[in-house]
Amino acid sequence: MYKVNEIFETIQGEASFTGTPSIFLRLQGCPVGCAWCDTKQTWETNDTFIVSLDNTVEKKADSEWWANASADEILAIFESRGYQAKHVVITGGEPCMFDLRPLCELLHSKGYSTQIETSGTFEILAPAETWVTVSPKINMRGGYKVLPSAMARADEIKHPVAMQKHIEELEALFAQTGVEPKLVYLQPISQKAKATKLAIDNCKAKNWRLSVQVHKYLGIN
Ligand SMILES: C[S@@+](CC[C@H](N)C(=O)[O-])C[C@H]1O[C@@H](n2cnc3c(N)ncnc32)[C@H](O)[C@@H]1O
Ligand SMILES: Nc1nc2[nH]cc(C(=O)O)c2c(=O)[nH]1
Ligand code: SF4
Ligand SMILES: [Mg+2]
Repeated sequence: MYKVNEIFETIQGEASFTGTPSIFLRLQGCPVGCAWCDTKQTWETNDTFIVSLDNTVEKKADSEWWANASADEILAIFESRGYQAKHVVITGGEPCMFDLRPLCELLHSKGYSTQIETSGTFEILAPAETWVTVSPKINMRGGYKVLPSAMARADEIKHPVAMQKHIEELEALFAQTGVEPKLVYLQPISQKAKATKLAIDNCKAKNWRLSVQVHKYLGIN
């Protein structure tokens, strides 16, 4: 069973798939503890907030409500809602706390492509065809470490930045893990002007890419 915080259809707003119509599946639970996390409502898995899966679909506002659901039940929601997107983004919370293989395999068999958004602090259990976005979390409150296996599996790296220190930490992680990824995105934390300038300057200096959270500029989910 998967713990589902929300399901919604939108446009992917971050990194390589920006602009792609996507079904988002946001899973519940994350112990990593990023101070600037924009989805803190997903951190806890408190039984008090359990609802039916239907109540997690196209939520009007962020909430701690979540539902237990099987892969089949999740697929059934995509079909009954008449979603047209064929790309599914599995995010959270920390989706790699779950074995994502049964879910991704089912979705692939139905013609969907899949993408995971992960902090890289849990083993990535997903099929080879799944696009993996690792947003490595370094020195966060929860004390979790980025796994070298996650860095090696990443199809792209997407690093939220607000200070030069964040870029130095990323480069130290590349050196430690021996992984020099081909696709590196810097993503300004919370659309702050200073963070955006920092990201642009470093993208130019290092020939990395910029990822702004397009959905936040558009005011959509
Ligand atoms: C909310 S996380 C969920 C998936 C997973 N736990 C992770 O961290 O990758 C989804 C993405 O949003 C990024 N993110 C979270 N809060 C942000 C913020 N305030 N500004 C920019 N990016 C943020 C994360 O780094 C990650 O790339
Ligand atoms: N439109 C849109 N794109 C996104 N890309 C990553 C997201 C996330 O929260 O993981 C996200 C999100 O919440 N909305
Ligand atoms: S790892 Fe992801 S979900 Fe967890 S606190 Fe950090 S940004 Fe938020
Ligand atoms: Mg988001």
